[in-house]
Amino acid sequence: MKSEMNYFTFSRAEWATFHAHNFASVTDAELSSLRSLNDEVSLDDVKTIYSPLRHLIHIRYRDYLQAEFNLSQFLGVRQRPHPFIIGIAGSVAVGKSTTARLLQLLLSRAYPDKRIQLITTDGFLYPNAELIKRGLLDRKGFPESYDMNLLIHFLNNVKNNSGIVRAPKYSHQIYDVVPGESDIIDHPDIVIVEGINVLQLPSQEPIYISDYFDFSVYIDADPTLIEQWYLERFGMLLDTAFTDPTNYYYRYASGDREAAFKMARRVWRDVNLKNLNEYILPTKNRADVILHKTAHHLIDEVGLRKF
Ligand SMILES: Nc1ncnc2c1ncn2[C@@H]1O[C@H](COP(=O)(O)OP(=O)(O)O)[C@@H](O)[C@H]1O
Ligand SMILES: CC(C)(COP(=O)(O)O)[C@@H](O)C(=O)NCCC(=O)O
Repeated sequence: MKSEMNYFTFSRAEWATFHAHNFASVTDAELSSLRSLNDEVSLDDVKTIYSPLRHLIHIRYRDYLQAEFNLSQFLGVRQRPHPFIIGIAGSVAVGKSTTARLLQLLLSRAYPDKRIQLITTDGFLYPNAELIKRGLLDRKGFPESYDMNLLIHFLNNVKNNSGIVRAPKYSHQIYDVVPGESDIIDHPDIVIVEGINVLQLPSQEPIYISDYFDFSVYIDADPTLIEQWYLERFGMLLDTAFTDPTNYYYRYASGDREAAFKMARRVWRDVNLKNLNEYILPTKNRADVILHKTAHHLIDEVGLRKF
């Protein structure tokens, strides 16, 4: 274990020892059902990395519920606890949504009676038409491309347990917010929110979105690797776009593949890498846990914030 500033850093092998002895570990049956739902994550990672992470979240969640109970005793009121909100941050294409889906599944297994919901902040991007109007289409993903006011109000409604709350939806296939569609958040116990901006400080709003998070994870990797994952995902999006003219990638899929990849490399360099260096990476040291990935998405180190 290394101790640096406000973090402990553990090797993969050290972190693996933190699974709970009395906390249901992941069974083989669970692992095989995970595999069918999420081919990409190695089963070894589930045991070595995510099981201890689930244990840590369990401890934090238990403390959170106790603190909520203590406050309601102090106030002399009985209230339904506010949901526990987990934020997952990191670069475009680092694997946030994959990790978020896996965590949702693992937590659902750990707490079968709890409602665990997942949303992504992509839906809070301004629609392309609005980005064009504001001259921001080349800044998609940068802080000014999100409707932060809407995101803060959404988080506030979720945290205050104010009934059914709707989150706008984004689609990578149409490369835009989906008109008229939303995800429904309905009295959750735990909400996982993933997005490049979950740990960012606001430019104008009086409240930080990170104020709504009770636990946060930052996924970290060398930008050269993330570019490779971005291009691999781009390739997959091209492969599935061939037959669908409504797909944003259709014109790239039906044109010269090399030219399409040239364009994707340029977008990575001029948009997503820039965003990573200027706005996303500086938020890393606010996370409770930093998962550091190497080649093939293997997590080699875990950072744990000390205080
Ligand atoms: N643990 C993993 N193992 C293998 N591939 C992964 C893993 N996590 C993510 N990927 C792949 O990397 C790419 C980016 O992942 P994604 O979850 O879409 O990233 P993000 O949500 O951060 O943009 C996708 O093609 C995804 O399939
Ligand atoms: C919608 C996004 C900002 C969010 O990224 P995600 O974390 O979902 O990969 C990103 O995928 C994006 O579209 N960036 C703009 C540049 C581009 O890649 O086309």
